[in-house]
Amino acid sequence: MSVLQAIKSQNQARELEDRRLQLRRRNLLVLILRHLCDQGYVQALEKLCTEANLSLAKVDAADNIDLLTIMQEYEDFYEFKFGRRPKLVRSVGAEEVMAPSVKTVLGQRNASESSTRPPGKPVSGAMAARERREKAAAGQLDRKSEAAARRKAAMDSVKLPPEVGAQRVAGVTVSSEGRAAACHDAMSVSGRPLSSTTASTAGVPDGQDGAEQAGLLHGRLLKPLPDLGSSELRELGAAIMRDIIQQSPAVRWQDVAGLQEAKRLLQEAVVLPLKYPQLFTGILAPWKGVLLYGPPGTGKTLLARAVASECQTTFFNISASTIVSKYRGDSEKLVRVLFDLARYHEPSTIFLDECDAVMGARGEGGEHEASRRMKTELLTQMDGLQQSGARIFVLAATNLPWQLDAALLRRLEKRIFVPLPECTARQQMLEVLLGARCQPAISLADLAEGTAGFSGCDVACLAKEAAMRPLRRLMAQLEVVPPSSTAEPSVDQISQTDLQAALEATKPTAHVHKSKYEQFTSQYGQPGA
Ligand SMILES: Nc1ncnc2c1ncn2[C@@H]1O[C@H](COP(=O)(O)OP(=O)(O)OP(=O)(O)O)[C@@H](O)[C@H]1O
Repeated sequence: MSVLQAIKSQNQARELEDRRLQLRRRNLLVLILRHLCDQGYVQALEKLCTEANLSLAKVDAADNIDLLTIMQEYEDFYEFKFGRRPKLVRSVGAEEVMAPSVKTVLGQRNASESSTRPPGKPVSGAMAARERREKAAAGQLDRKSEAAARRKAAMDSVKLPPEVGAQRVAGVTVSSEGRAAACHDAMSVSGRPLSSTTASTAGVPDGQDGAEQAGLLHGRLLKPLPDLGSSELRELGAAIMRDIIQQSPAVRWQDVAGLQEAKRLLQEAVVLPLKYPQLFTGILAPWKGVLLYGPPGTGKTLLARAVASECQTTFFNISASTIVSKYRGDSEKLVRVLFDLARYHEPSTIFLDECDAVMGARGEGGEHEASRRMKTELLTQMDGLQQSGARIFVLAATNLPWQLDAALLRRLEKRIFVPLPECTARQQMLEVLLGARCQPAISLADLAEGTAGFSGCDVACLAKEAAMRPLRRLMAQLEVVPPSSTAEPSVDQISQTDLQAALEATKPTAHVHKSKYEQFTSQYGQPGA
């Protein structure tokens, strides 16, 4: 073969390879569009259509193909070949997030291009890919920058022309208009199948990456906002979606000092029925509503956060202000949408913090009609939970349980008193907060004994005050030290005098209403110490 012919056939091979690459990228985008549509991510779908200049009305995935099937087949193939499930995603450090890496790659590429490419000539995705392959072959790119460059190339490919044709291309075919439109219809709250994978149902791959993968699955993969009917309800739904805790709050049971009985009861009421549903049937059907009550700052919210971390349910963190202030006239609708969304995202936990603010006794003090309607709606919705098998659990918290509407109390079947911490719990908190900062000879047991009547929050304030004192001394020193001094500033350890002074400066805040709590507990409650 002549030299010219060789060059020509090399060129043709390269062009063919570039065309295949472009097609593969386009097909991938179409499969992503189809996936977004099937899963109901309407906003993302619209944005990607615009950005990639593609439309499912013109080109769609072939009937027998979708991303989930491809993933599954790849996993099966990988397992068959290598004897273990593939690792598909990894956690990403803060410094590695998408935006900066894209910027960096852009910067690097622009710099390298400017030396080899005529000014003003745009780079094609294929050229960039070729350059990358060449560099990678020459060992110039390490694994990370290659991954970052791949992400950048993916961004480049978004600009590809649609190249819509009537012919079938691998996995992608021209669609009927109806299929794209159908996805919108499929999204009613009641009608939509619960198809998206949730953190709690996704399997964790075996092998040494299992722990990392489990960590990645910790955040909950939320389904998109369903079609709630009107734009007004959609707005309310969007407001509630903002109150869903998506990342696990990472509070473990052992982070809550003391309160063994409260923890046991909550595990029994919420965590175990979700883990072992087959055991909690009939007379053992799980509680639908639990009330945590007790003095302020004793760890009720902390317990709720531990439940959220432990259960992996969709956790609606609803405070009184969410329901009342923003939507005064709409609170009743908001409550309905809240329970609709909880059903849609089940298993769900609805945490109503400061529930006395929204569920005080009805008809007292010239109550507004809208507030009455909202309370009635909440009660109706909770009744619905008792009757349905929906895996929705209402966790309410209050400092003033005696002010709650009697009908709500009845629906919150389990009422757990969260008392002031005992001496051992106070000591445990002090050890965690101050242990490493105190002089070695100091006994925190003595300090714990001196804090009788403190709530957990008071103990935290005391610890902060004690820790501040050495810092204040250091600040005072820094003010007088001349700038030329080479002495290394350091914070002293906390002394007994610091602890004593902090104790004197911190007053307990939670000792009020002691007799009322006792009375309420003897009438309705269950001690949770
Ligand atoms: N049992 C506990 N163990 C560890 N920390 C606690 C405990 N109780 C309270 N705290 C500390 O006090 C802070 C406030 O607690 P939390 O918000 O849970 O109290 P609360 O009972 O919900 O108060 P309120 O009724 O006023 O809303 C917590 O962030 C934590 O630092």
